[in-house]
Amino acid sequence: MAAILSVQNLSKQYDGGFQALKNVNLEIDEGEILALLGPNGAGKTTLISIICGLVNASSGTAKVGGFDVVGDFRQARSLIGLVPQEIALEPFQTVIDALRFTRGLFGKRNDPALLQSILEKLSLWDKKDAKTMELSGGMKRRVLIAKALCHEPRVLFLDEPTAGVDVELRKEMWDVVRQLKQDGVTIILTTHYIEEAEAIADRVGVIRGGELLLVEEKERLMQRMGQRQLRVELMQPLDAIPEALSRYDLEYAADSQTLIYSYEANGERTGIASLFADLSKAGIVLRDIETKQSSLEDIFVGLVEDKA
Ligand SMILES: Nc1ncnc2c1ncn2[C@@H]1O[C@H](COP(=O)(O)OP(=O)(O)OP(=O)(O)O)[C@@H](O)[C@H]1O
Repeated sequence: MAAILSVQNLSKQYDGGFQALKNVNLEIDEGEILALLGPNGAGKTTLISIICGLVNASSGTAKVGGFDVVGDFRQARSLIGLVPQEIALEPFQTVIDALRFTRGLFGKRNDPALLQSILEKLSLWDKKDAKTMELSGGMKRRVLIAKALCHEPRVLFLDEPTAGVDVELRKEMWDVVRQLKQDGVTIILTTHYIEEAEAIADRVGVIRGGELLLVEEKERLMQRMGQRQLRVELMQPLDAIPEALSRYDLEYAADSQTLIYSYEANGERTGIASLFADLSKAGIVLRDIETKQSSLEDIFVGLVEDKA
């Protein structure tokens, strides 16, 4: 599949001297959903802002659909929809006027049928004549998405689309994003919510201190870095982990009388069988067992801490 977005050796030093991006390289295929994860101040918004032409890079290039975001700004920008972090709408403007106006800004002719289909997709058609100030927070966010789509972009940036949004609304937003992907839109979203990346992303990029630490398919990342945990609840509390079990590097959670054994999820030998045999030899009686796959959150926290 062809790359719709290509970022090469991109760096940004702000005027005060702060280095917000360090030599970022990134290729995004048409039709995929990439989630950019990173702590506050990691450089996510800076990266998006450079691609959208709102901030100048100090060095490096970014191309959208083959157009350079500086040299061919108009062509590149016309392929991009941007949903900003902050809700910024004209309070007295109606929803449909907001869309018509935005489409006009991109030099596109009014297209009532297209605007209707966008509003229908976002469940906003019945609100088309409402003033934006009359809408709920969730509806306002959907208007921002509608506005970003009304010049028919091929790449959509969503900067923290669900920040401060309740769980139900967040899931509704995920459905919208999935639907957009089905329509062929490439989506890059930034998020602090790891479960958001887990739920909807095809690939995950982790950014920290201006560096893109990795970009990888979500499934592969979880498989490659994922660990499983075996949690063994004991009948009797332990004073200490017996010497005979020292090779397993077990943790002991005294409050729940649980021994915790971590192993490679995709390793050939997990060591579980010999652990059970050695537990039995040591006279330790089990009450219950449970296994748990590490989540994207565990992986992310591990990655960000490793590089700290
Ligand atoms: N105009 C600016 N001038 C100087 N420094 C800036 C400017 N804009 C951003 N920064 C700094 O660059 C760093 C990266 O900011 P950026 O907004 O890109 O991070 P982010 O990953 O989007 O963070 P958040 O998750 O909090 O939105 C931060 O330390 C920020 O203070």
